[in-house]
Amino acid sequence: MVKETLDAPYSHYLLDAELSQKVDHRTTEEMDIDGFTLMEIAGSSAAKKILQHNKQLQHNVFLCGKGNNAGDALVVARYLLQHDARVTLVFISGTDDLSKDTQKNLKLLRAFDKKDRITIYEKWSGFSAPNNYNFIIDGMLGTGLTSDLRGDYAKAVGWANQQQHPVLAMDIPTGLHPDSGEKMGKAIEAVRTFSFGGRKQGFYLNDGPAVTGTIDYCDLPFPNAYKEDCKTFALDTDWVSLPSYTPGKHKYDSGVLHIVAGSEGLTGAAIMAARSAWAEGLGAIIIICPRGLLSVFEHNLPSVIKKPVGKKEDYYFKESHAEQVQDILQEKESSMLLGPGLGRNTDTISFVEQLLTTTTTDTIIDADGLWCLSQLEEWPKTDQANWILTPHPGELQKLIKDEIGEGHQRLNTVRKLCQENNTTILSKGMPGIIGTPSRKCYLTNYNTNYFARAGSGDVLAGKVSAFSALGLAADESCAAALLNGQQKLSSLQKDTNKIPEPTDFI
Ligand SMILES: NC(=O)C1=CN([C@@H]2O[C@H](COP(=O)(O)OP(=O)(O)OC[C@H]3O[C@@H](n4cnc5c(N)ncnc54)[C@H](O)[C@@H]3O)[C@@H](O)[C@H]2O)[C@@H](O)CC1
Ligand SMILES: Nc1ncnc2c1ncn2[C@@H]1O[C@H](COP(=O)(O)OP(=O)(O)O)[C@@H](O)[C@H]1O
Ligand SMILES: [K+]
Repeated sequence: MVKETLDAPYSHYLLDAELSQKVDHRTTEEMDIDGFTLMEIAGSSAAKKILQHNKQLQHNVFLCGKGNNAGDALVVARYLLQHDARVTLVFISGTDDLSKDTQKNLKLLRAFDKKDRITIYEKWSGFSAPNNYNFIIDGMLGTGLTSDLRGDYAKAVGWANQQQHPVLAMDIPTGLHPDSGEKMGKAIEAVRTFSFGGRKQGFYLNDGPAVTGTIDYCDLPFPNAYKEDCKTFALDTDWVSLPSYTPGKHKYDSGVLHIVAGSEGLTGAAIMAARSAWAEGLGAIIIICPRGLLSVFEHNLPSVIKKPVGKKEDYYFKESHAEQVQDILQEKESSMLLGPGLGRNTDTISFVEQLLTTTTTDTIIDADGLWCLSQLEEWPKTDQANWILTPHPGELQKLIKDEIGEGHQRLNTVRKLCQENNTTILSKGMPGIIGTPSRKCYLTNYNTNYFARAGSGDVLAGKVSAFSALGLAADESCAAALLNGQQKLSSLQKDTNKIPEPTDFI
């Protein structure tokens, strides 16, 4: 069994529509906390947060559907009304067919209004926006979305997205699919989303990051146990602890990494990866390379130990080198990074197959190592070796020998592949996805496109390998490596306008 150590707090569990509804249903049925109470808690906590940031609210426009999402918006409206703000409500499907709790909240809102501060539109046509207002509150659709937006819903979303006024979404931007993060025809572009009782998976996938804005998690009294079926989590520096440097007694007891890499003209990747790993304070890095490339590594990596294999005239790995490499690996307890710049010679594919068939060392496979793996009928993994694969979308596609879509489809592919092969996968892209053998997946929540420059994959592979060599479990090594980059990116963005370069992430 591959040891997994990541343990996300419940606030970072990502719910899909089914789990959201199940948790809600169980809470009302088994805990006897009724839907009206949940709505009050959801709406009041959103209202409190809105009021905290905006003392001078004069007038707000509430776009409401007919389900419970509209009820949340009406609770917010009541609290803002109590703070003397005017309220304009637009019911896209009228008010005849509102859900029970939403109907009750409309009645309550009217009863609270002693100064005629509410204007109500019973349909979209005829709505005319007030002259001055602060926010548009989106309470049209939440997790009950079942089809593409059409008619007046689509019109209202189109209107809201064209306004200068910021849109605050209740639970999820209307039109965003809670599971896939795809726009169902159209979606509200929110600056802020108040997420009730659980962040939604769709915030992190496909169009999600572009339309969700800042996510504001609002707790609801859902028993944590009801969320246990969740298998998808948001990665965040607020709960993943990044390893800090502690010096060892001896170079060989403070993390040893073997890097099996290089072929003629392709030595740069291994150099980047080695520098990246070295920066994390490893005791020793040992590059194993074809002997013909020794001088390149001697020249570029003075702190790294080199162990060349084969003959002077070997410029790429051959099957016959596998045994020698295996012997070197067995000298020290270590992790191995296999792949940077290996090239794609047929003989190198056989070398990779032979080496993986025999090794029990924890192995990170990147770049050409993944390409070689994709050429094999079966993955030659020994039971003892933990693998971490770090494919970009193209490499992932090669590995599964099939098309992968972005976002949600990639998430499902990674989950399945990890379980079937008892492997950890760091799938690069937007979002970055870590998949584990137990089917758990972790999604990044920052703009990974800043890393889309040649070389940052090598830096990332170096970090994953370094943390593995330092003794972190596979899932934690991947998380620490991704977030290490995120932290460097945010301090760079704070300090300068410099366009980030892969070397900045070392
Ligand atoms: N899950 C929970 O425990 C809680 C949920 N609350 C809120 O309730 C929401 C879910 O409420 P509902 O299940 O009533 O669902 P919604 O409020 O999302 O709306 C469902 C209604 O919209 C209609 N609809 C679906 N797709 C449509 C489309 N494309 N165009 C037009 N109409 C469409 C449905 O026929 C149904 O009548 C959550 O997102 C959240 O905002 C909160 O009140 C607090 C507690
Ligand atoms: N710290 C990071 N956080 C999130 N994603 C990252 C990070 N570092 C690298 N990446 C991902 O790795 C990709 C680059 O890897 P890759 O395409 O293999 O590049 P190369 O092999 O040229 O170095 C980026 O587009 C990004 O998706
Ligand atoms: K909404």
